[in-house]
Amino acid sequence: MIPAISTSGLGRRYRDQLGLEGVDLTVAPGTVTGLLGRNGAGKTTLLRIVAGLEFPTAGSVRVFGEPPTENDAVLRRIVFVREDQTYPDIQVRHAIAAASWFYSNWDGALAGQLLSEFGLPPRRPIRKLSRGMRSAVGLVIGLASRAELTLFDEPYAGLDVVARRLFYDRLLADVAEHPRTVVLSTHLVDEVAGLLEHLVVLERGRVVLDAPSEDVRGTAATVSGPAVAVEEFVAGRAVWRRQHLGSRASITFSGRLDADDTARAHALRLALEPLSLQQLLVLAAGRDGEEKVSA
Ligand SMILES: Nc1ncnc2c1ncn2[C@@H]1O[C@H](COP(=O)(O)OP(=O)(O)OP(=O)(O)O)[C@@H](O)[C@H]1O
Repeated sequence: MIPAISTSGLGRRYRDQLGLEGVDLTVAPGTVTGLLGRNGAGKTTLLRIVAGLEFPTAGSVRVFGEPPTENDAVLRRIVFVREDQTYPDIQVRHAIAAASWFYSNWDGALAGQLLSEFGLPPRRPIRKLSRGMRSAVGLVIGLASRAELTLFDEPYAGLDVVARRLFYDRLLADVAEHPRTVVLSTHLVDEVAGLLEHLVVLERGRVVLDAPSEDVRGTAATVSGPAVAVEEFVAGRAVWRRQHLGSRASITFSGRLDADDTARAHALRLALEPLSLQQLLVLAAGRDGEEKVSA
């Protein structure tokens, strides 16, 4: 099967900045991948190269087996929704019409439904929309285009939590009905965790994690309670973080939990909580060169 995206030794160097380095990635068709990483990690650079908007300075990129740059056949299969999306001075309905001409899988009924759900007046000039509403125009285009490769780069600047929830729900439902490849770059990891089948984490331009989200979830937990019992519980485990407060302790450790662990924590009257994806990534990012989150 031809991957939706494949990169080999991909790099992008700016004059005095490293954008990406040695990125080897394969994104399987029909999957939803989360592209995660701290500010400046290289997420936008990677998506821009995949969308053919930027040339790599090293290595290669293929989208559906072909180089994307100046390749109209490939570019028509990609929709790229950006945070800083700018539009000419047109009305909402004109932006929607222009997208409908470009994308062969465009679904006009879905676009109409989403415009109304996001509260977007079709005749309002885009420059008169609020920031969140402008983001919503991008989301409508990103969803209704049903492009085989759908790239969302932090697409919800200014969107409130209700509108974001609506986006996640519609994305999940539509992708289930019309499978396609989605890459979503985001900082709101826990909000989208349920959507993501695969995770790619970038750090300073390099891939530090590339794994199915199922393999990452539940790989660390925090146990809290009386310090003596907590220490007894984590004996022999890889401890990531230790916090003591008086006679109580809270310790985060790596490793999956099984039924015996849960029973033991219960018997010792300890609270045992798996780390959320976001907590895992934050902790891993703060561990500078120590053991990374491993799948
Ligand atoms: N046009 C450019 N000229 C110089 N450096 C650039 C340029 N574009 C990106 N960079 C640098 O490349 C690195 C990666 O930037 P990129 O925008 O890809 O990060 P990001 O992961 O998308 O960050 P954020 O989460 O803040 O959007 C940063 O150090 C950035 O300063």
